[in-house]
Amino acid sequence: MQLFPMTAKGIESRRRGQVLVGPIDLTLDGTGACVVVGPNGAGKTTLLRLLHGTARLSAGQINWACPTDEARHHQGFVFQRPVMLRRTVLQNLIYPLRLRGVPLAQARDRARDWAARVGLADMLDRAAPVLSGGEQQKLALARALISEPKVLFLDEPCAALDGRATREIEEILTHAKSTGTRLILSTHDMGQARRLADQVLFLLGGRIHESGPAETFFNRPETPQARAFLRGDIVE
Ligand SMILES: Nc1ncnc2c1ncn2[C@@H]1O[C@H](COP(=O)(O)OP(=O)(O)OP(=O)(O)O)[C@@H](O)[C@H]1O
Repeated sequence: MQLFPMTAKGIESRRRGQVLVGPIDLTLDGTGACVVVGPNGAGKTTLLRLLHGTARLSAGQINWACPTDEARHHQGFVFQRPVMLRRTVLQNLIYPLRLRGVPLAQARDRARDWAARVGLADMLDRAAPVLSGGEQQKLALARALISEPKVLFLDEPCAALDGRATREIEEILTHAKSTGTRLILSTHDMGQARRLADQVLFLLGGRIHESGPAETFFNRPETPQARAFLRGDIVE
């Protein structure tokens, strides 16, 4: 199943007649990590939700290379604050596989394998809500990746985590990227953006202000606003 290229044309999100995001035109191919950056309120979360299909388009259209329902089936989303089932780590990992009809024994094996990959092998029987923030986020990532999505959206996945947990999450993401999962991720952490990004979308006021290869954006930003943002100045 081929999801990419994905093309967004004139997409907008409006509330009470006010444009929050857009109009945005965007084409994404199928490899690497696209990192969405920009100041608070620039529209990062809203853009991710529009692309993922969990926020309603007020205008425009999004076309995947396959029927939209099929594309949705191959997508995952990881939130800033993980949403856990109030069950064990193992049950949290088994759940998405069972929803997809994977037989229980096979689902258990894959769940154990993924728990080990993210360093939660010793916590399989622990209740997910009592895990630390970093452990919960690793579980959320494993739960998203266990279904082998072709594209994974992540909204500030490390915002509440310390350096070590962030590094562990980034290692998992780098590995997912290398095995062909397309990442579309928002972050406030410019260090993280530099470490992970292949492409950058710089949002300002709900629009794409600058976009392109990460190397170009970080080393030769084109606009004064992007230069100011990278310096850490306040940009509105
Ligand atoms: N449900 C909503 N109702 C009204 N306005 C909203 C709603 N959701 C978002 N907005 C507004 O849309 C704009 C974009 O918000 P969004 O959360 O997408 O930005 P962001 O770049 O993710 O911000 P942050 O970095 O602070 O998380 C903001 O001005 C926000 O106040």
